[in-house]
Amino acid sequence: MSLPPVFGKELNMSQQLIDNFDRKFEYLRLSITDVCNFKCNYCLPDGYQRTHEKQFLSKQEITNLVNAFAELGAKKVRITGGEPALRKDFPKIIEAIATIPGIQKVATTTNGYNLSSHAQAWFDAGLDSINVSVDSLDAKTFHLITGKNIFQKVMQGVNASVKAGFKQVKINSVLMKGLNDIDIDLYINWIKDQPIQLRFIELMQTEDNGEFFNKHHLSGEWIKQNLLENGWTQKQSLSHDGPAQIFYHPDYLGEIGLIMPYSKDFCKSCNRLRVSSVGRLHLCLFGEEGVDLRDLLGTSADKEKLKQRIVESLKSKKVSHYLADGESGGTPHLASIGG
Ligand SMILES: Nc1nc2c(ncn2[C@@H]2O[C@H](COP(=O)(O)OP(=O)(O)OP(=O)(O)O)[C@@H](O)[C@H]2O)c(=O)[nH]1
Ligand SMILES: C[S@@+](CC[C@H](N)C(=O)[O-])C[C@H]1O[C@@H](n2cnc3c(N)ncnc32)[C@H](O)[C@@H]1O
Ligand code: SF4
Ligand code: SF4
Repeated sequence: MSLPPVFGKELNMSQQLIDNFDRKFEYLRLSITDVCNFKCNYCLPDGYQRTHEKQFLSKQEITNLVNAFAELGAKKVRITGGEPALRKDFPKIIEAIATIPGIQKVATTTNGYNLSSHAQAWFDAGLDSINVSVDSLDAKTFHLITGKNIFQKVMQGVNASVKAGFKQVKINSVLMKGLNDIDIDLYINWIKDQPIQLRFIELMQTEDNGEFFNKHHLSGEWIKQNLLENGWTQKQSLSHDGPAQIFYHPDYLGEIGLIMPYSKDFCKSCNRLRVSSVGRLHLCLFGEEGVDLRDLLGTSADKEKLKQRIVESLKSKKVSHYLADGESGGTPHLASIGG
């Protein structure tokens, strides 16, 4: 006996991305490769190590995956890596995701190595916003942190992105004691007349960077106090915004974001899920091996099964990452899962 249509509809309505703690997941972070051409000292200090041959998700698999997420209520997709721009079919992937019904925002996070020559093409392909990692505004320190002597080129990429027409260009800087902490004033002065959102990210401990973390971790709390004392005001965030607390100031064209994963209640507003470049669903940046989705990505005929597996998996999402207790839970570095 087939179910009456109205029953079927109600069943679909109940398929939403909500976990046991009433958190809603409208933001998908999708890694399309774990390969990277930089050697950031907090992430891949020895560069990318190819351990075995990997087949990254194809454009068709990505389309099937994002379609299922969109039907479950996802509105925003951030394409990450490794370095996502290393994939030759990156513009095609942007285009495929941008045309999926329900997806309102396609974003990416990049190290900016080829941004100066590609920003316009990505914008034209349907990319809405772009986050560029610039860990120092001093060329020498940039080289020291990333292993790449291309600070000027990355900054040309940032300018090209503003020119290309992106509504939002954000800069990520992982704040590190004794490395780039002296750049803070330089950064803040820079956004006085630049329409850029500058985000200071607290260094996170992963499986591989324990010693580095102990030496360089710096809390963002004192920057927050400093901003509030100097006329900056905190903004309200939207349901599919990232984890940054955003501040604005009447005298500055740019904004400042603080990402403080060690702050109290950081995970309370968790609104994102991750899928790795080989198709594993990760419920958290830290602490689990992921659920394999790949067997259901080859054909759109498996969409309902795929949605069911995602919704079922979400039931086991934990309330927090327990990062403050030193739990880095098997994540070797953030390039492995896309940050
Ligand atoms: N602990 C933790 N860190 C996160 C999470 N989401 C993003 N980050 C970190 O925040 C930093 C910036 O991430 P981005 O890739 O720029 O993304 P985002 O901050 O979500 O970006 P917007 O969507 O533009 O706000 C990176 O270091 C990420 O690893 C999260 O869910 N948990
Ligand atoms: C993993 S990278 C991937 C995208 C791209 N390769 C890039 O660097 O922008 C995404 C973001 O995670 C940040 N990140 C990487 N490792 C981190 C760590 N241990 N703590 C905090 N942020 C980290 C990077 O600075 C970057 O802004
Ligand atoms: S932070 Fe990004 S650019 Fe730097 S090594 Fe990791 S993946 Fe590569
Ligand atoms: S650490 Fe895990 S639970 Fe916390 S905000 Fe990030 S993904 Fe969500």
